Amino acid sequence: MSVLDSIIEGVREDLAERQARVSLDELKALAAKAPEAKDGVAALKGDGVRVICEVKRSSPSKGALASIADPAALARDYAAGGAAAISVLTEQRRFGGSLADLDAVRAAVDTPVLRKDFIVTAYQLWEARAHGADLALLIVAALEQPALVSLIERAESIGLTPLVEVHDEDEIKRAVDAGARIIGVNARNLKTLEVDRSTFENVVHAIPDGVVKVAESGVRGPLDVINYANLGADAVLVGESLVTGKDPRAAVADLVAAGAHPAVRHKD
Ligand SMILES: O=C(O)c1ccccc1NCC(=O)[C@H](O)[C@H](O)COP(=O)(O)O
Repeated sequence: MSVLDSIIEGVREDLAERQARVSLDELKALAAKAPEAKDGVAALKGDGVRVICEVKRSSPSKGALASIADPAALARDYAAGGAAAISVLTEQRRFGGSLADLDAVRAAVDTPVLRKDFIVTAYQLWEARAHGADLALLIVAALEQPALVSLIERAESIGLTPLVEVHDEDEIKRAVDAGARIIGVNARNLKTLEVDRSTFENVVHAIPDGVVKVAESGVRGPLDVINYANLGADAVLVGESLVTGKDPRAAVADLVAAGAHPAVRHKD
């Protein structure tokens, strides 16, 4: 079984538990009371490169990264540093996240919030909206095409902007066919967990103009942001280097400044 399959197996078990506790109707009622969702495309598109900052305690590839006792404080630091969006990993078993983290971050900042999880059912999209997320991650490799199409449609219909994650050109084609408006190229191979920063460069030509392009994983600092900018990225998604650094606010500000630097490619 691949790492991705085993993560999803655990996600489905945890999901069944939550579904037994909270009905879909209850989630829909909570979603109706949540603050109106912010436009994820508008948040990530513009001149220069936007920075999505992740609340990430641990990972299958690295184990424990940071305890993050106060995710709200971290989110405030990210926002103060200029984050365009904040990604909250809500998967519990491998990443140490939760919906409580999403609640805490949502309450702390006005910045758009991404629910980063292994979403395989519409129930999880309703959860994301009920807990105040504006965007939700959908991983092409985790979904058959009909499920991908239906989850993108459902996300959009309830106000969530889907960030559709891919690893190669075949997955880009599936994401585009399914109607993705934001495509994230993950440099981390979800089978081997190895990070290959050339992935974005190798596949970005297959993403049509007009689709927001996000480079995910392995961003170590401003130089990586400048490289991705020059390859056509609209945004980068950064976790580990921010949660393991000493000063997340300053680190985000450095990435944001690199993404806005006049030397980086400016879009028409
Ligand atoms: O981070 C992992 O080890 C991982 C393993 C399996 C599936 C997903 C995984 N990470 C999720 C992500 O995509 C990253 O958290 C995100 O892109 C930030 O990456 P990084 O800056 O390298 O922490």
